[in-house]
Amino acid sequence: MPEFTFRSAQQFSATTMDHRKMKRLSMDMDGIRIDSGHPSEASDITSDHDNDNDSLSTSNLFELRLTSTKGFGLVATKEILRGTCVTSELPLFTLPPTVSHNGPERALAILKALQPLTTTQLDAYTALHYNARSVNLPMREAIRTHLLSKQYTESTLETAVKDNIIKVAIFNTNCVSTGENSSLGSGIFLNFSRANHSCTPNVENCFNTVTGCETLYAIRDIAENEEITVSYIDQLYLPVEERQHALRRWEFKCDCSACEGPDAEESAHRRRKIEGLTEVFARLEKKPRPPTSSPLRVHMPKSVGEKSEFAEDLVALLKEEGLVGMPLAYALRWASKYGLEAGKCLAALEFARQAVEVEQTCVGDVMKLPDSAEAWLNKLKGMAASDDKRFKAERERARKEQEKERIKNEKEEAKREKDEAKRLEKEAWQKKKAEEVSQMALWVAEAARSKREREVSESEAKTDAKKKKEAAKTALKKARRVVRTSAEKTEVDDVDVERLLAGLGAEETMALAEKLSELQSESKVWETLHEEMAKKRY
Ligand SMILES: C[S@@+](CC[C@H](N)C(=O)[O-])C[C@H]1O[C@@H](n2cnc3c(N)ncnc32)[C@H](O)[C@@H]1O
Repeated sequence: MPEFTFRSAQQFSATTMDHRKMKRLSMDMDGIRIDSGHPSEASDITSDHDNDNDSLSTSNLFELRLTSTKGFGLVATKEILRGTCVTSELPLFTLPPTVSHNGPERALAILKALQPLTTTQLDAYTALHYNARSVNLPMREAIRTHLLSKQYTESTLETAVKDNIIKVAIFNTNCVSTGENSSLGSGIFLNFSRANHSCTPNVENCFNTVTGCETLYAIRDIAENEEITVSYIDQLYLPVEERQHALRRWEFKCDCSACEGPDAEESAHRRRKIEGLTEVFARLEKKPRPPTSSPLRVHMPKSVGEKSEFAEDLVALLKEEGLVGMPLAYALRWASKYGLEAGKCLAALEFARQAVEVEQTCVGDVMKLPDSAEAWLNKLKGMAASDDKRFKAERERARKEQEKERIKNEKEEAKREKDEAKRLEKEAWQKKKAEEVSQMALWVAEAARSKREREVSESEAKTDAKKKKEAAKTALKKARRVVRTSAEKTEVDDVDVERLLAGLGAEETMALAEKLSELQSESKVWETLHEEMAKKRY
Protein backbone atom coordinates (compact mmCIF):
# COMPACT_ATOMS: atom_id res chain seq x y z
CA MET A 1 0.00 0.00 0.00
CA PRO A 2 1.25 3.46 -0.68
CA GLU A 3 2.26 5.64 2.15
CA PHE A 4 0.99 9.04 3.13
CA THR A 5 3.89 11.38 3.19
CA PHE A 6 4.85 14.56 1.39
CA ARG A 7 8.04 14.59 -0.58
CA SER A 8 11.01 16.56 0.63
CA ALA A 9 13.92 17.92 -1.44
CA GLN A 10 16.34 16.33 0.99
CA GLN A 11 15.23 13.01 -0.35
CA PHE A 12 16.07 13.72 -3.95
CA SER A 13 18.64 11.40 -5.40
CA ALA A 14 21.75 13.32 -6.26
CA THR A 15 22.02 11.86 -9.70
CA THR A 16 18.54 11.76 -11.06
CA MET A 17 15.39 13.51 -10.16
CA ASP A 18 13.45 10.49 -11.36
CA HIS A 19 15.05 8.21 -8.91
CA ARG A 20 14.15 10.19 -5.86
CA LYS A 21 12.75 7.99 -3.18
CA MET A 22 10.09 10.51 -2.43
CA LYS A 23 7.47 9.56 0.04
CA ARG A 24 4.26 11.11 -1.03
CA LEU A 25 0.81 11.34 0.30
CA SER A 26 -1.34 8.65 -1.14
CA MET A 27 -4.84 7.42 -0.61
CA ASP A 28 -6.21 4.13 0.43
CA MET A 29 -8.71 3.87 -2.33
CA ASP A 30 -10.22 0.76 -0.78
CA GLY A 31 -10.85 2.47 2.52
CA ILE A 32 -14.25 3.61 3.61
CA ARG A 33 -14.79 7.07 2.34
CA ILE A 34 -16.00 9.67 4.71
CA ASP A 35 -16.15 13.33 3.80
CA SER A 36 -12.89 15.17 3.80
CA GLY A 37 -12.92 18.81 4.65
CA HIS A 38 -11.30 21.91 5.92
CA PRO A 39 -12.20 21.80 9.57
CA SER A 40 -9.75 24.62 10.01
CA GLU A 41 -12.04 27.00 8.18
CA ALA A 42 -14.45 26.86 11.06
CA SER A 43 -11.86 27.25 13.75
CA ASP A 44 -10.22 30.35 15.04
CA ILE A 45 -6.91 30.34 13.23
CA THR A 46 -4.49 33.20 13.36
CA SER A 47 -1.46 33.70 11.22
CA ASP A 48 1.02 32.81 13.91
CA HIS A 49 -0.68 29.67 15.25
CA ASP A 50 -0.82 30.74 18.80
CA ASN A 51 0.54 27.58 20.30
CA ASP A 52 3.33 26.80 22.66
CA ASN A 53 5.37 24.64 20.36
CA ASP A 54 8.92 25.98 20.05
CA SER A 55 9.19 24.40 16.65
CA LEU A 56 6.55 26.59 15.10
CA SER A 57 8.27 29.19 13.03
CA THR A 58 6.61 32.56 13.36
CA SER A 59 7.64 34.33 10.21
CA ASN A 60 6.73 37.84 9.15
CA LEU A 61 7.24 36.86 5.53
CA PHE A 62 3.86 35.19 5.15
CA GLU A 63 0.54 34.69 6.82
CA LEU A 64 -2.20 32.12 6.75
CA ARG A 65 -5.08 33.30 4.60
CA LEU A 66 -8.29 31.70 3.48
CA THR A 67 -8.06 31.32 -0.31
CA SER A 68 -11.04 31.28 -2.63
CA THR A 69 -10.80 27.64 -3.75
CA LYS A 70 -8.03 25.88 -1.86
CA GLY A 71 -8.99 26.31 1.79
CA PHE A 72 -6.22 28.00 3.72
CA GLY A 73 -2.89 28.81 2.17
CA LEU A 74 0.35 30.63 2.93
CA VAL A 75 0.48 34.10 1.40
CA ALA A 76 3.53 36.37 1.24
CA THR A 77 3.08 39.54 3.30
CA LYS A 78 6.04 41.20 1.56
CA GLU A 79 8.29 40.54 -1.40
CA ILE A 80 10.38 37.43 -0.78
CA LEU A 81 13.59 37.21 -2.76
CA ARG A 82 14.85 34.01 -4.36
CA GLY A 83 16.98 31.99 -1.94
CA THR A 84 15.21 33.31 1.16
CA CYS A 85 14.38 30.75 3.80
CA VAL A 86 10.64 31.30 4.06
CA THR A 87 10.23 28.99 7.02
CA SER A 88 12.30 26.53 9.00
CA GLU A 89 10.30 24.67 11.60
CA LEU A 90 10.69 21.77 13.97
CA PRO A 91 7.99 19.11 13.84
CA LEU A 92 4.99 19.29 16.12
CA PHE A 93 5.65 15.59 16.58
CA THR A 94 7.03 12.70 14.56
CA LEU A 95 6.44 9.03 13.98
CA PRO A 96 9.47 6.73 13.93
CA PRO A 97 10.40 5.09 10.62
CA THR A 98 9.42 1.72 12.05
CA VAL A 99 5.74 2.64 11.89
CA SER A 100 4.29 1.20 8.72
CA HIS A 101 2.62 3.58 6.31
CA ASN A 102 -0.63 1.73 5.82
CA GLY A 103 -0.93 -0.83 8.53
CA PRO A 104 -3.58 -0.53 11.28
CA GLU A 105 -0.90 0.03 13.92
CA ARG A 106 -0.10 3.35 12.22
CA ALA A 107 -3.45 4.77 13.37
CA LEU A 108 -2.73 3.79 16.97
CA ALA A 109 0.83 5.12 16.77
CA ILE A 110 -0.53 8.49 15.59
CA LEU A 111 -3.10 8.66 18.39
CA LYS A 112 -0.39 7.74 20.91
CA ALA A 113 1.96 10.40 19.56
CA LEU A 114 -0.77 13.02 20.02
CA GLN A 115 -1.14 12.31 23.73
CA PRO A 116 1.80 14.41 25.02
CA LEU A 117 0.65 17.50 23.08
CA THR A 118 -0.63 20.48 25.06
CA THR A 119 -4.17 21.69 24.46
CA THR A 120 -2.90 24.57 22.32
CA GLN A 121 -0.74 22.24 20.25
CA LEU A 122 -3.64 19.85 19.85
CA ASP A 123 -5.91 22.73 18.81
CA ALA A 124 -3.39 23.80 16.13
CA TYR A 125 -3.14 20.20 14.97
CA THR A 126 -6.89 19.57 14.79
CA ALA A 127 -7.31 22.82 12.89
CA LEU A 128 -5.33 21.34 9.97
CA HIS A 129 -6.96 20.17 6.79
CA TYR A 130 -7.57 16.45 6.26
CA ASN A 131 -8.60 14.07 3.54
CA ALA A 132 -10.72 11.41 5.22
CA ARG A 133 -9.95 8.84 2.56
CA SER A 134 -6.38 8.80 3.79
CA VAL A 135 -7.51 6.51 6.63
CA ASN A 136 -8.04 3.02 5.27
CA LEU A 137 -10.44 0.40 6.55
CA PRO A 138 -7.92 -1.56 8.69
CA MET A 139 -6.89 1.71 10.39
CA ARG A 140 -10.53 2.57 11.09
CA GLU A 141 -11.11 -0.89 12.52
CA ALA A 142 -8.04 -0.56 14.70
CA ILE A 143 -9.29 2.82 15.99
CA ARG A 144 -12.71 1.36 16.83
CA THR A 145 -11.23 -1.70 18.58
CA HIS A 146 -8.86 0.56 20.51
CA LEU A 147 -11.75 2.77 21.70
CA LEU A 148 -13.92 -0.17 22.61
CA SER A 149 -11.48 -0.91 25.41
CA LYS A 150 -12.15 2.59 26.80
CA GLN A 151 -15.22 3.54 28.70
CA TYR A 152 -17.57 4.97 26.10
CA THR A 153 -21.31 4.73 25.94
CA GLU A 154 -22.78 3.52 22.68
CA SER A 155 -23.65 7.05 21.59
CA THR A 156 -20.34 8.67 22.54
CA LEU A 157 -18.33 5.83 20.97
CA GLU A 158 -19.37 6.74 17.41
CA THR A 159 -18.38 10.38 17.94
CA ALA A 160 -15.07 9.32 19.48
CA VAL A 161 -14.36 6.97 16.53
CA LYS A 162 -15.08 9.74 14.07
CA ASP A 163 -12.91 12.25 15.99
CA ASN A 164 -10.02 9.84 16.13
CA ILE A 165 -10.31 8.94 12.44
CA ILE A 166 -10.05 12.67 11.72
CA LYS A 167 -6.94 12.95 13.93
CA VAL A 168 -5.31 10.11 12.01
CA ALA A 169 -6.46 11.61 8.68
CA ILE A 170 -4.87 14.94 9.62
CA PHE A 171 -1.53 13.20 10.11
CA ASN A 172 -1.85 11.20 6.92
CA THR A 173 -2.84 14.28 4.93
CA ASN A 174 -0.11 16.57 6.17
CA CYS A 175 2.87 14.46 7.29
CA VAL A 176 6.21 14.78 5.56
CA SER A 177 9.19 12.42 5.50
CA THR A 178 12.01 13.28 7.83
CA GLY A 179 15.57 12.21 7.24
CA GLU A 180 17.02 10.78 4.11
CA ASN A 181 14.52 8.44 2.48
CA SER A 182 12.30 8.68 5.57
CA SER A 183 15.14 7.35 7.72
CA LEU A 184 13.85 9.45 10.59
CA GLY A 185 10.21 8.64 9.92
CA SER A 186 7.67 11.32 9.26
CA GLY A 187 6.39 14.37 11.06
CA ILE A 188 3.85 17.15 11.19
CA PHE A 189 5.01 20.70 10.52
CA LEU A 190 2.37 23.33 11.11
CA ASN A 191 3.51 25.86 8.51
CA PHE A 192 4.31 23.34 5.83
CA SER A 193 0.91 21.70 6.36
CA ARG A 194 -0.72 24.89 5.11
CA ALA A 195 1.17 25.11 1.84
CA ASN A 196 -0.96 24.41 -1.21
CA HIS A 197 0.24 22.78 -4.40
CA SER A 198 1.24 24.31 -7.73
CA CYS A 199 2.75 22.59 -10.77
CA THR A 200 5.16 25.52 -10.97
CA PRO A 201 5.88 26.00 -7.26
CA ASN A 202 7.73 29.00 -5.92
CA VAL A 203 9.28 27.26 -2.91
CA GLU A 204 11.14 23.98 -2.44
CA ASN A 205 10.54 22.02 0.74
CA CYS A 206 13.30 20.04 2.36
CA PHE A 207 13.91 18.28 5.65
CA ASN A 208 17.17 19.62 7.01
CA THR A 209 18.98 16.72 8.63
CA VAL A 210 21.36 19.09 10.43
CA THR A 211 18.75 21.26 12.15
CA GLY A 212 15.91 18.72 12.18
CA CYS A 213 13.68 21.39 10.61
CA GLU A 214 11.45 21.27 7.57
CA THR A 215 12.42 24.24 5.41
CA LEU A 216 10.75 26.13 2.62
CA TYR A 217 13.18 28.10 0.42
CA ALA A 218 12.02 30.58 -2.24
CA ILE A 219 13.26 29.29 -5.60
CA ARG A 220 12.22 32.47 -7.33
CA ASP A 221 11.19 35.95 -6.22
CA ILE A 222 7.74 35.92 -4.67
CA ALA A 223 5.65 39.08 -4.83
CA GLU A 224 3.77 40.53 -1.89
CA ASN A 225 0.33 38.87 -1.66
CA GLU A 226 1.41 35.99 -3.92
CA GLU A 227 0.57 32.55 -2.59
CA ILE A 228 3.49 30.42 -1.45
CA THR A 229 3.18 27.06 -3.18
CA VAL A 230 5.04 23.76 -3.08
CA SER A 231 4.78 20.74 -5.30
CA TYR A 232 3.01 17.70 -3.88
CA ILE A 233 4.41 15.50 -6.65
CA ASP A 234 7.88 14.69 -8.00
CA GLN A 235 7.34 14.51 -11.70
CA LEU A 236 6.06 17.93 -12.59
CA TYR A 237 6.97 17.32 -16.22
CA LEU A 238 4.26 14.66 -16.63
CA PRO A 239 1.33 15.49 -18.92
CA VAL A 240 -1.50 17.41 -17.24
CA GLU A 241 -3.80 14.35 -16.96
CA GLU A 242 -1.07 12.32 -15.27
CA ARG A 243 -0.30 15.14 -12.86
CA GLN A 244 -3.99 15.43 -12.01
CA HIS A 245 -4.07 11.66 -11.54
CA ALA A 246 -1.14 11.82 -9.11
CA LEU A 247 -2.82 14.69 -7.25
CA ARG A 248 -6.18 12.94 -6.94
CA ARG A 249 -5.01 11.66 -3.58
CA TRP A 250 -5.37 15.18 -2.19
CA GLU A 251 -8.86 15.39 -3.61
CA PHE A 252 -8.55 18.55 -5.68
CA LYS A 253 -8.15 19.44 -9.30
CA CYS A 254 -5.15 21.64 -9.89
CA ASP A 255 -6.00 24.74 -11.91
CA CYS A 256 -2.57 26.39 -11.91
CA SER A 257 -1.41 28.12 -15.11
CA ALA A 258 0.49 24.99 -16.23
CA CYS A 259 -2.75 22.96 -16.00
CA GLU A 260 -5.34 25.45 -17.23
CA GLY A 261 -5.54 28.75 -19.03
CA PRO A 262 -3.87 30.41 -22.02
CA ASP A 263 -0.32 29.21 -21.24
CA ALA A 264 -1.22 25.57 -20.53
CA GLU A 265 -0.70 24.32 -24.09
CA GLU A 266 2.74 25.84 -24.45
CA SER A 267 3.65 24.58 -21.00
CA ALA A 268 2.48 21.05 -21.88
CA HIS A 269 4.63 21.15 -25.00
CA ARG A 270 7.70 22.19 -23.02
CA ARG A 271 7.04 19.67 -20.25
CA ARG A 272 6.77 16.90 -22.85
CA LYS A 273 10.27 17.81 -24.03
CA ILE A 274 11.48 17.98 -20.42
CA GLU A 275 10.00 14.54 -19.78
CA GLY A 276 11.77 13.09 -22.83
CA LEU A 277 15.12 14.58 -21.85
CA THR A 278 14.68 13.48 -18.22
CA GLU A 279 14.04 9.97 -19.48
CA VAL A 280 17.24 10.18 -21.55
CA PHE A 281 19.31 11.06 -18.48
CA ALA A 282 17.52 8.50 -16.31
CA ARG A 283 18.67 5.88 -18.80
CA LEU A 284 22.17 7.30 -19.15
CA GLU A 285 22.52 7.38 -15.38
CA LYS A 286 20.93 3.93 -15.16
CA LYS A 287 18.39 5.26 -12.68
CA PRO A 288 15.04 4.23 -14.09
CA ARG A 289 12.21 6.62 -13.46
CA PRO A 290 9.10 5.40 -11.71
CA PRO A 291 6.84 3.91 -14.39
CA THR A 292 4.30 6.29 -15.84
CA SER A 293 1.14 5.48 -17.72
CA SER A 294 2.67 6.52 -21.04
CA PRO A 295 5.99 4.71 -21.70
CA LEU A 296 8.32 7.07 -23.51
CA ARG A 297 10.23 6.47 -26.71
CA VAL A 298 13.16 8.79 -26.73
CA HIS A 299 16.00 9.52 -29.05
CA MET A 300 19.17 8.58 -27.17
CA PRO A 301 22.22 10.78 -27.84
CA LYS A 302 24.85 9.17 -30.03
CA SER A 303 27.91 11.12 -28.96
CA VAL A 304 29.27 12.79 -25.84
CA GLY A 305 28.74 16.10 -27.59
CA GLU A 306 25.06 15.28 -28.09
CA LYS A 307 24.69 14.23 -24.45
CA SER A 308 26.05 17.55 -23.31
CA GLU A 309 23.76 19.41 -25.74
CA PHE A 310 20.75 17.46 -24.46
CA ALA A 311 21.61 18.41 -20.87
CA GLU A 312 21.99 22.05 -21.86
CA ASP A 313 18.62 21.89 -23.64
CA LEU A 314 17.06 20.46 -20.50
CA VAL A 315 18.54 23.27 -18.40
CA ALA A 316 17.13 25.87 -20.81
CA LEU A 317 13.68 24.22 -20.92
CA LEU A 318 13.42 23.97 -17.13
CA LYS A 319 14.33 27.64 -16.78
CA GLU A 320 11.82 28.62 -19.45
CA GLU A 321 9.13 26.56 -17.74
CA GLY A 322 9.93 28.05 -14.32
CA LEU A 323 10.84 24.66 -12.83
CA VAL A 324 13.85 26.17 -11.12
CA GLY A 325 14.15 24.04 -7.98
CA MET A 326 15.91 20.71 -7.55
CA PRO A 327 15.08 19.45 -11.08
CA LEU A 328 17.14 22.37 -12.41
CA ALA A 329 19.96 21.59 -9.97
CA TYR A 330 20.13 18.03 -11.34
CA ALA A 331 19.94 19.14 -14.95
CA LEU A 332 22.83 21.53 -14.28
CA ARG A 333 24.77 18.63 -12.78
CA TRP A 334 24.19 16.60 -15.94
CA ALA A 335 25.17 19.56 -18.10
CA SER A 336 28.35 19.77 -16.05
CA LYS A 337 29.09 16.05 -16.09
CA TYR A 338 28.46 15.53 -19.82
CA GLY A 339 30.05 18.87 -20.65
CA LEU A 340 33.24 17.60 -19.01
CA GLU A 341 33.00 14.36 -20.99
CA ALA A 342 32.62 16.40 -24.17
CA GLY A 343 35.76 18.34 -23.29
CA LYS A 344 33.89 21.54 -22.42
CA CYS A 345 35.68 21.76 -19.06
CA LEU A 346 35.19 25.46 -18.40
CA ALA A 347 31.47 25.28 -19.23
CA ALA A 348 31.31 22.17 -16.99
CA LEU A 349 32.84 24.18 -14.16
CA GLU A 350 30.31 26.97 -14.68
CA PHE A 351 27.37 24.52 -14.76
CA ALA A 352 28.69 22.92 -11.55
CA ARG A 353 28.83 26.35 -9.90
CA GLN A 354 25.25 27.04 -10.99
CA ALA A 355 24.15 23.60 -9.74
CA VAL A 356 25.56 24.41 -6.29
CA GLU A 357 23.89 27.80 -6.33
CA VAL A 358 20.49 26.35 -7.28
CA GLU A 359 20.85 23.49 -4.80
CA GLN A 360 21.67 25.92 -1.99
CA THR A 361 18.73 28.06 -3.05
CA CYS A 362 16.54 24.99 -2.51
CA VAL A 363 17.95 23.64 0.73
CA GLY A 364 20.14 26.38 2.20
CA ASP A 365 23.83 25.99 2.82
CA VAL A 366 23.72 24.37 6.24
CA MET A 367 22.63 21.02 5.02
CA LYS A 368 24.66 18.98 2.60
CA LEU A 369 22.71 16.66 0.35
CA PRO A 370 24.28 13.24 -0.11
CA ASP A 371 26.48 13.38 -3.19
CA SER A 372 25.87 17.12 -3.29
CA ALA A 373 26.61 19.37 -6.21
CA GLU A 374 29.27 21.01 -4.05
CA ALA A 375 31.28 17.77 -3.94
CA TRP A 376 31.16 17.62 -7.74
CA LEU A 377 32.13 21.29 -8.02
CA ASN A 378 35.08 20.77 -5.69
CA LYS A 379 36.21 17.85 -7.82
CA LEU A 380 36.11 20.01 -10.93
CA LYS A 381 37.88 22.87 -9.15
CA GLY A 382 40.57 20.40 -8.08
CA MET A 383 40.96 19.25 -11.68
CA ALA A 384 41.13 22.85 -12.85
CA ALA A 385 43.74 23.74 -10.24
CA SER A 386 45.91 20.71 -10.96
CA ASP A 387 47.43 20.31 -14.37
CA ASP A 388 44.58 18.19 -15.68
CA LYS A 389 45.18 17.85 -19.40
CA ARG A 390 41.50 18.29 -20.34
CA PHE A 391 41.38 21.64 -18.55
CA LYS A 392 44.80 22.55 -19.99
CA ALA A 393 43.67 21.75 -23.52
CA GLU A 394 40.45 23.63 -23.05
CA ARG A 395 42.21 26.63 -21.55
CA GLU A 396 44.53 26.68 -24.55
CA ARG A 397 41.50 26.39 -26.83
CA ALA A 398 39.75 29.15 -24.88
CA ARG A 399 42.90 31.31 -25.06
CA LYS A 400 43.03 30.85 -28.83
CA GLU A 401 39.32 31.53 -29.11
CA GLN A 402 39.75 34.68 -27.04
CA GLU A 403 42.67 35.77 -29.19
CA LYS A 404 40.61 35.13 -32.32
CA GLU A 405 37.73 37.01 -30.76
CA ARG A 406 40.04 39.90 -29.80
CA ILE A 407 41.43 40.18 -33.35
CA LYS A 408 37.94 39.95 -34.79
CA ASN A 409 36.75 42.66 -32.39
CA GLU A 410 39.70 44.88 -33.24
CA LYS A 411 39.00 44.49 -36.97
CA GLU A 412 35.35 45.23 -36.41
CA GLU A 413 36.26 48.25 -34.30
CA ALA A 414 38.64 49.55 -36.99
CA LYS A 415 35.95 49.03 -39.63
CA ARG A 416 33.41 50.77 -37.41
CA GLU A 417 35.79 53.74 -36.97
CA LYS A 418 36.45 53.91 -40.73
CA ASP A 419 32.74 53.73 -41.50
CA GLU A 420 32.12 56.41 -38.90
CA ALA A 421 34.75 58.70 -40.41
CA LYS A 422 33.19 58.15 -43.86
CA ARG A 423 29.79 58.83 -42.49
CA LEU A 424 30.93 62.06 -40.84
CA GLU A 425 32.65 63.17 -44.05
CA LYS A 426 29.52 62.45 -46.05
CA GLU A 427 27.42 64.22 -43.46
CA ALA A 428 29.66 67.34 -43.63
CA TRP A 429 29.54 67.35 -47.44
CA GLN A 430 25.76 66.99 -47.38
CA LYS A 431 25.54 69.80 -44.85
CA LYS A 432 27.70 72.05 -47.04
CA LYS A 433 25.60 71.21 -50.09
CA ALA A 434 22.44 71.89 -48.21
CA GLU A 435 23.80 75.27 -47.09
CA GLU A 436 24.73 76.15 -50.67
CA VAL A 437 21.31 75.16 -51.89
CA SER A 438 19.60 77.20 -49.22
CA GLN A 439 21.87 80.23 -49.97
CA MET A 440 20.99 79.88 -53.62
CA ALA A 441 17.32 79.70 -52.74
CA LEU A 442 17.73 82.89 -50.70
CA TRP A 443 19.31 84.68 -53.62
CA VAL A 444 16.62 83.56 -56.02
CA ALA A 445 13.95 84.64 -53.59
CA GLU A 446 15.67 88.02 -53.12
CA ALA A 447 15.93 88.58 -56.90
CA ALA A 448 12.28 87.62 -57.34
CA ARG A 449 11.31 89.97 -54.54
CA SER A 450 13.18 93.00 -55.99
CA LYS A 451 11.81 92.23 -59.46
CA ARG A 452 8.32 92.16 -57.99
CA GLU A 453 8.96 95.47 -56.20
CA ARG A 454 10.32 97.08 -59.37
CA GLU A 455 7.29 95.93 -61.34
CA VAL A 456 4.98 97.25 -58.66
CA SER A 457 6.61 100.69 -58.57
CA GLU A 458 6.69 100.88 -62.39
CA SER A 459 3.04 100.07 -62.58
CA GLU A 460 2.29 102.58 -59.80
CA ALA A 461 4.23 105.28 -61.72
CA LYS A 462 2.28 104.49 -64.89
CA THR A 463 -0.99 104.69 -63.01
CA ASP A 464 0.10 108.01 -61.51
CA ALA A 465 1.05 109.48 -64.87
CA LYS A 466 -2.23 108.27 -66.33
CA LYS A 467 -4.11 109.83 -63.47
CA LYS A 468 -2.22 113.12 -63.90
CA LYS A 469 -2.91 113.11 -67.64
CA GLU A 470 -6.61 112.45 -66.97
CA ALA A 471 -6.66 115.23 -64.38
CA ALA A 472 -4.97 117.68 -66.84
CA LYS A 473 -7.43 116.66 -69.53
CA THR A 474 -10.35 117.21 -67.16
CA ALA A 475 -8.94 120.54 -65.99
CA LEU A 476 -8.47 121.64 -69.61
CA LYS A 477 -12.00 120.60 -70.44
CA LYS A 478 -13.27 122.50 -67.45
CA ALA A 479 -11.21 125.61 -68.38
CA ARG A 480 -12.55 125.47 -71.96
CA ARG A 481 -16.06 125.18 -70.55
CA VAL A 482 -15.41 128.32 -68.39
CA VAL A 483 -14.08 130.23 -71.47
CA ARG A 484 -17.04 129.12 -73.63
CA THR A 485 -19.55 129.98 -70.89
CA SER A 486 -17.94 133.39 -70.38
CA ALA A 487 -18.04 134.02 -74.16
CA GLU A 488 -21.63 132.91 -74.34
CA LYS A 489 -22.62 135.22 -71.49
CA THR A 490 -20.90 138.22 -73.14
CA GLU A 491 -22.17 137.24 -76.63
CA VAL A 492 -18.72 136.76 -78.13
CA ASP A 493 -18.90 134.98 -81.43
CA ASP A 494 -18.72 131.18 -81.06
CA VAL A 495 -16.46 130.77 -84.05
CA ASP A 496 -14.05 133.35 -82.64
CA VAL A 497 -14.02 131.65 -79.27
CA GLU A 498 -13.36 128.23 -80.82
CA ARG A 499 -10.55 129.74 -82.90
CA LEU A 500 -9.13 131.29 -79.70
CA LEU A 501 -9.29 128.00 -77.82
CA ALA A 502 -7.65 126.17 -80.73
CA GLY A 503 -4.83 128.67 -80.60
CA LEU A 504 -4.26 128.47 -76.85
CA GLY A 505 -2.09 125.87 -75.18
CA ALA A 506 -3.43 123.95 -72.16
CA GLU A 507 -1.74 126.16 -69.60
CA GLU A 508 -2.82 129.33 -71.39
CA THR A 509 -6.41 128.04 -71.52
CA MET A 510 -6.42 127.29 -67.79
CA ALA A 511 -4.83 130.68 -66.96
CA LEU A 512 -7.48 132.41 -69.07
CA ALA A 513 -10.30 130.43 -67.46
CA GLU A 514 -8.99 131.28 -64.02
CA LYS A 515 -8.70 134.93 -64.94
CA LEU A 516 -12.25 134.99 -66.39
CA SER A 517 -13.64 133.29 -63.26
CA GLU A 518 -12.17 135.97 -61.06
CA LEU A 519 -13.65 138.84 -63.14
CA GLN A 520 -16.79 140.43 -61.73
CA SER A 521 -18.20 142.31 -64.63
CA GLU A 522 -19.28 141.02 -67.99
CA SER A 523 -17.61 143.94 -69.73
CA LYS A 524 -14.28 142.95 -68.26
CA VAL A 525 -14.88 139.42 -69.45
CA TRP A 526 -15.78 140.71 -72.96
CA GLU A 527 -12.62 142.83 -72.90
CA THR A 528 -10.37 140.09 -71.72
CA LEU A 529 -11.69 137.70 -74.34
CA HIS A 530 -11.21 140.22 -77.12
CA GLU A 531 -7.71 141.04 -75.84
CA GLU A 532 -6.79 137.37 -76.01
CA MET A 533 -8.36 136.98 -79.47
CA ALA A 534 -6.50 140.10 -80.59
CA LYS A 535 -3.20 138.67 -79.22
CA LYS A 536 -3.73 135.47 -81.16
CA ARG A 537 -4.76 137.26 -84.34
CA TYR A 538 -1.75 139.55 -84.11
C1 LIG B 1 -1.71 19.96 2.97
S1 LIG B 1 -3.23 20.68 2.75
C2 LIG B 1 -2.83 22.32 2.31
C3 LIG B 1 -3.48 23.38 3.17
C4 LIG B 1 -4.97 23.41 3.08
N1 LIG B 1 -5.40 24.17 1.91
C5 LIG B 1 -5.59 23.98 4.34
O1 LIG B 1 -6.63 24.63 4.23
O2 LIG B 1 -5.04 23.78 5.40
C6 LIG B 1 -3.73 19.93 1.25
C7 LIG B 1 -5.11 20.30 0.80
O3 LIG B 1 -5.16 21.63 0.36
C8 LIG B 1 -6.00 21.73 -0.78
N2 LIG B 1 -5.16 22.12 -1.91
C9 LIG B 1 -3.82 22.12 -1.99
N3 LIG B 1 -3.39 22.60 -3.16
C10 LIG B 1 -4.47 22.91 -3.88
C11 LIG B 1 -4.68 23.45 -5.20
N4 LIG B 1 -3.67 23.76 -5.99
N5 LIG B 1 -5.96 23.65 -5.61
C12 LIG B 1 -7.01 23.35 -4.80
N6 LIG B 1 -6.87 22.83 -3.54
C13 LIG B 1 -5.62 22.61 -3.09
C14 LIG B 1 -6.59 20.37 -1.04
O4 LIG B 1 -7.82 20.31 -0.39
C15 LIG B 1 -5.58 19.47 -0.37
O5 LIG B 1 -6.17 18.26 0.05
